Amino acid sequence: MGIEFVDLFDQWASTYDETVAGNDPEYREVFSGYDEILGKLAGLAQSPVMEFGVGTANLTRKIIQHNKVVFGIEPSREMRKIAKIKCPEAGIYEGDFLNYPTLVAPIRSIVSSFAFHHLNSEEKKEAIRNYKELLEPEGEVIFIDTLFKDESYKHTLIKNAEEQGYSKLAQDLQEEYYPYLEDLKEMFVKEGFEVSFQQLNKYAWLIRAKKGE
Ligand SMILES: C[S@@+](CC[C@H](N)C(=O)[O-])C[C@H]1O[C@@H](n2cnc3c(N)ncnc32)[C@H](O)[C@@H]1O
Repeated sequence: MGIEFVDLFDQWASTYDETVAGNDPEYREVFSGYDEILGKLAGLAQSPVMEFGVGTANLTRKIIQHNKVVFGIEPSREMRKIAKIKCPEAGIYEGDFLNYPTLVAPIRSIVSSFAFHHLNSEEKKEAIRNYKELLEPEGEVIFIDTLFKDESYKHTLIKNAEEQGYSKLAQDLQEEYYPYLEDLKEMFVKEGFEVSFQQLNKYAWLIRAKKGE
Protein backbone atom coordinates (compact mmCIF):
# COMPACT_ATOMS: atom_id res chain seq x y z
CA MET A 1 0.00 0.00 0.00
CA GLY A 2 1.37 3.39 -1.01
CA ILE A 3 4.66 2.05 -2.31
CA GLU A 4 3.60 0.94 -5.78
CA PHE A 5 6.26 3.18 -7.41
CA VAL A 6 9.27 1.86 -5.50
CA ASP A 7 10.69 -0.41 -8.24
CA LEU A 8 10.73 2.56 -10.54
CA PHE A 9 12.73 4.55 -7.98
CA ASP A 10 15.20 1.70 -7.46
CA GLN A 11 15.89 1.88 -11.20
CA TRP A 12 15.97 5.68 -11.29
CA ALA A 13 18.25 6.15 -8.25
CA SER A 14 21.63 6.21 -10.04
CA THR A 15 20.57 8.90 -12.54
CA TYR A 16 18.05 10.77 -10.36
CA ASP A 17 20.40 13.68 -9.57
CA GLU A 18 20.99 14.27 -13.30
CA THR A 19 17.23 14.57 -13.83
CA VAL A 20 16.73 17.12 -11.06
CA ALA A 21 19.71 19.09 -12.38
CA GLY A 22 17.71 19.60 -15.59
CA ASN A 23 19.47 17.08 -17.85
CA ASP A 24 16.20 15.40 -18.85
CA PRO A 25 14.27 17.90 -21.01
CA GLU A 26 10.91 16.22 -20.25
CA TYR A 27 11.25 16.97 -16.53
CA ARG A 28 13.22 20.24 -16.71
CA GLU A 29 10.20 22.39 -15.91
CA VAL A 30 8.94 20.03 -13.18
CA PHE A 31 12.22 20.51 -11.30
CA SER A 32 12.79 24.13 -12.32
CA GLY A 33 14.47 26.03 -9.44
CA TYR A 34 14.97 22.68 -7.61
CA ASP A 35 17.94 23.75 -5.46
CA GLU A 36 16.41 27.05 -4.40
CA ILE A 37 13.02 25.63 -3.57
CA LEU A 38 14.52 22.82 -1.50
CA GLY A 39 16.63 25.47 0.24
CA LYS A 40 13.48 27.44 1.03
CA LEU A 41 11.83 24.38 2.59
CA ALA A 42 14.98 23.55 4.58
CA GLY A 43 14.98 27.08 6.00
CA LEU A 44 11.32 26.85 7.06
CA ALA A 45 11.60 23.46 8.79
CA GLN A 46 11.98 23.44 12.57
CA SER A 47 14.19 20.87 14.27
CA PRO A 48 13.64 17.99 14.94
CA VAL A 49 12.43 17.27 11.43
CA MET A 50 10.98 14.11 9.95
CA GLU A 51 11.37 13.81 6.18
CA PHE A 52 9.46 11.37 3.96
CA GLY A 53 10.65 10.16 0.55
CA VAL A 54 14.21 11.49 0.95
CA GLY A 55 15.37 10.06 -2.41
CA THR A 56 19.05 10.93 -2.83
CA ALA A 57 18.97 13.20 0.25
CA ASN A 58 19.15 16.56 -1.52
CA LEU A 59 16.65 18.16 0.86
CA THR A 60 18.07 16.21 3.82
CA ARG A 61 21.52 17.69 3.20
CA LYS A 62 20.14 21.21 3.11
CA ILE A 63 18.32 20.66 6.42
CA ILE A 64 21.55 19.37 8.00
CA GLN A 65 23.41 22.43 6.65
CA HIS A 66 20.94 24.52 8.69
CA ASN A 67 22.13 22.60 11.79
CA LYS A 68 18.78 20.90 12.21
CA VAL A 69 18.22 17.28 13.26
CA VAL A 70 16.49 15.19 10.59
CA PHE A 71 15.11 11.64 10.51
CA GLY A 72 14.68 10.53 6.89
CA ILE A 73 12.27 7.84 5.69
CA GLU A 74 12.68 6.25 2.25
CA PRO A 75 11.17 3.04 0.81
CA SER A 76 13.60 2.50 -2.11
CA ARG A 77 16.71 0.53 -1.18
CA GLU A 78 18.76 2.04 -4.01
CA MET A 79 17.74 5.58 -3.04
CA ARG A 80 18.60 4.86 0.62
CA LYS A 81 22.08 3.64 -0.36
CA ILE A 82 22.86 6.91 -2.15
CA ALA A 83 21.21 9.02 0.57
CA LYS A 84 23.37 7.42 3.26
CA ILE A 85 26.54 8.13 1.30
CA LYS A 86 25.56 11.73 0.51
CA CYS A 87 24.25 12.51 3.96
CA PRO A 88 25.87 10.31 6.62
CA GLU A 89 24.91 12.79 9.37
CA ALA A 90 21.19 12.10 8.99
CA GLY A 91 19.36 9.03 10.23
CA ILE A 92 17.93 7.39 7.09
CA TYR A 93 15.38 4.64 7.74
CA GLU A 94 13.40 2.21 5.65
CA GLY A 95 9.72 3.12 5.53
CA ASP A 96 7.13 5.16 3.68
CA PHE A 97 4.49 7.84 4.32
CA LEU A 98 2.27 5.37 6.16
CA ASN A 99 4.67 2.85 7.72
CA TYR A 100 7.75 4.12 9.49
CA PRO A 101 9.79 3.37 12.60
CA THR A 102 8.52 4.80 15.88
CA LEU A 103 10.80 7.66 16.87
CA VAL A 104 11.18 8.81 20.43
CA ALA A 105 11.91 12.42 19.57
CA PRO A 106 9.09 14.98 19.42
CA ILE A 107 8.65 16.17 15.85
CA ARG A 108 8.25 19.85 15.04
CA SER A 109 8.22 19.65 11.24
CA ILE A 110 7.22 16.91 8.83
CA VAL A 111 8.65 17.65 5.40
CA SER A 112 8.74 16.09 1.96
CA SER A 113 9.63 17.16 -1.57
CA PHE A 114 8.23 15.75 -4.81
CA ALA A 115 6.87 12.60 -3.15
CA PHE A 116 3.43 13.00 -1.49
CA HIS A 117 1.70 12.47 -4.86
CA HIS A 118 2.68 8.79 -4.68
CA LEU A 119 -0.22 8.26 -2.29
CA ASN A 120 -3.78 7.96 -3.55
CA SER A 121 -6.52 10.07 -1.92
CA GLU A 122 -7.39 7.63 0.85
CA GLU A 123 -3.71 7.13 1.68
CA LYS A 124 -3.12 10.88 1.74
CA LYS A 125 -5.99 11.28 4.22
CA GLU A 126 -4.62 8.50 6.41
CA ALA A 127 -1.12 10.04 6.37
CA ILE A 128 -2.45 13.48 7.34
CA ARG A 129 -4.43 11.95 10.22
CA ASN A 130 -1.29 10.19 11.47
CA TYR A 131 0.86 13.33 11.17
CA LYS A 132 -1.50 15.24 13.41
CA GLU A 133 -0.63 12.75 16.16
CA LEU A 134 3.11 12.77 15.38
CA LEU A 135 3.54 16.53 15.47
CA GLU A 136 4.10 18.66 18.54
CA PRO A 137 1.45 21.35 19.22
CA GLU A 138 1.92 24.11 16.62
CA GLY A 139 4.09 21.76 14.56
CA GLU A 140 3.92 22.00 10.79
CA VAL A 141 3.68 19.79 7.73
CA ILE A 142 5.69 21.46 4.94
CA PHE A 143 5.61 19.80 1.54
CA ILE A 144 6.77 20.70 -1.93
CA ASP A 145 4.97 18.78 -4.62
CA THR A 146 3.29 18.94 -7.99
CA LEU A 147 -0.41 19.68 -7.76
CA PHE A 148 -3.12 21.04 -10.02
CA LYS A 149 -4.65 24.43 -9.24
CA ASP A 150 -7.86 23.17 -10.90
CA GLU A 151 -9.12 20.87 -13.64
CA SER A 152 -8.58 23.31 -16.46
CA TYR A 153 -4.93 23.89 -15.41
CA LYS A 154 -4.43 20.10 -15.33
CA HIS A 155 -5.68 19.83 -18.93
CA THR A 156 -3.46 22.71 -19.99
CA LEU A 157 -0.36 21.07 -18.47
CA ILE A 158 -1.12 17.72 -20.11
CA LYS A 159 -1.81 19.40 -23.47
CA ASN A 160 1.44 21.41 -23.23
CA ALA A 161 3.42 18.25 -22.47
CA GLU A 162 1.85 16.44 -25.44
CA GLU A 163 2.51 19.36 -27.78
CA GLN A 164 6.17 19.36 -26.74
CA GLY A 165 6.38 15.62 -27.46
CA TYR A 166 6.86 14.78 -23.77
CA SER A 167 4.75 11.63 -23.77
CA LYS A 168 6.23 10.22 -20.54
CA LEU A 169 5.47 13.43 -18.65
CA ALA A 170 1.96 13.61 -20.17
CA GLN A 171 1.35 10.04 -19.02
CA ASP A 172 2.71 10.75 -15.50
CA LEU A 173 0.43 13.76 -15.17
CA GLN A 174 -2.54 11.53 -15.88
CA GLU A 175 -1.56 8.38 -13.99
CA GLU A 176 0.11 9.53 -10.77
CA TYR A 177 -1.99 10.86 -7.90
CA TYR A 178 -1.29 14.58 -8.22
CA PRO A 179 -4.07 16.23 -6.23
CA TYR A 180 -6.22 19.25 -6.94
CA LEU A 181 -5.37 22.14 -4.62
CA GLU A 182 -8.89 22.31 -3.16
CA ASP A 183 -8.99 18.56 -2.40
CA LEU A 184 -5.66 18.66 -0.61
CA LYS A 185 -6.70 21.76 1.30
CA GLU A 186 -9.87 20.01 2.47
CA MET A 187 -7.89 16.97 3.69
CA PHE A 188 -5.74 19.16 5.95
CA VAL A 189 -8.57 21.41 7.13
CA LYS A 190 -10.67 18.36 8.07
CA GLU A 191 -7.89 17.34 10.49
CA GLY A 192 -7.74 20.81 12.04
CA PHE A 193 -4.68 22.14 10.19
CA GLU A 194 -4.43 25.73 8.97
CA VAL A 195 -3.14 25.42 5.41
CA SER A 196 -1.60 27.72 2.80
CA PHE A 197 -0.29 27.20 -0.74
CA GLN A 198 2.33 29.02 -2.79
CA GLN A 199 3.17 28.20 -6.40
CA LEU A 200 6.93 27.71 -6.93
CA ASN A 201 7.16 26.78 -10.62
CA LYS A 202 4.77 25.61 -13.36
CA TYR A 203 4.18 22.34 -11.47
CA ALA A 204 5.47 22.55 -7.91
CA TRP A 205 3.77 24.18 -4.93
CA LEU A 206 4.80 24.85 -1.36
CA ILE A 207 2.16 23.46 0.99
CA ARG A 208 2.27 24.56 4.63
CA ALA A 209 -0.16 23.04 7.12
CA LYS A 210 0.09 24.16 10.72
CA LYS A 211 -1.33 22.09 13.55
CA GLY A 212 -3.21 23.96 16.27
CA GLU A 213 -2.05 24.21 19.92
C1 LIG B 1 10.71 12.25 -7.09
S1 LIG B 1 11.55 11.48 -5.76
C2 LIG B 1 11.86 12.85 -4.65
C3 LIG B 1 13.11 12.66 -3.83
C4 LIG B 1 13.54 13.85 -2.99
N1 LIG B 1 12.60 14.14 -1.95
C5 LIG B 1 13.76 15.07 -3.85
O1 LIG B 1 13.14 16.11 -3.61
O2 LIG B 1 14.57 15.01 -4.79
C6 LIG B 1 10.25 10.62 -4.89
C7 LIG B 1 10.76 9.78 -3.75
O3 LIG B 1 9.62 9.31 -3.00
C8 LIG B 1 9.83 7.95 -2.70
N2 LIG B 1 8.53 7.30 -2.51
C9 LIG B 1 7.76 6.64 -3.39
N3 LIG B 1 6.64 6.18 -2.80
C10 LIG B 1 6.71 6.57 -1.50
C11 LIG B 1 5.89 6.39 -0.35
N4 LIG B 1 4.73 5.74 -0.43
N5 LIG B 1 6.30 6.89 0.83
C12 LIG B 1 7.45 7.59 0.93
N6 LIG B 1 8.28 7.79 -0.11
C13 LIG B 1 7.92 7.30 -1.31
C14 LIG B 1 10.62 7.39 -3.88
O4 LIG B 1 11.29 6.18 -3.57
C15 LIG B 1 11.55 8.55 -4.18
O5 LIG B 1 12.73 8.47 -3.45
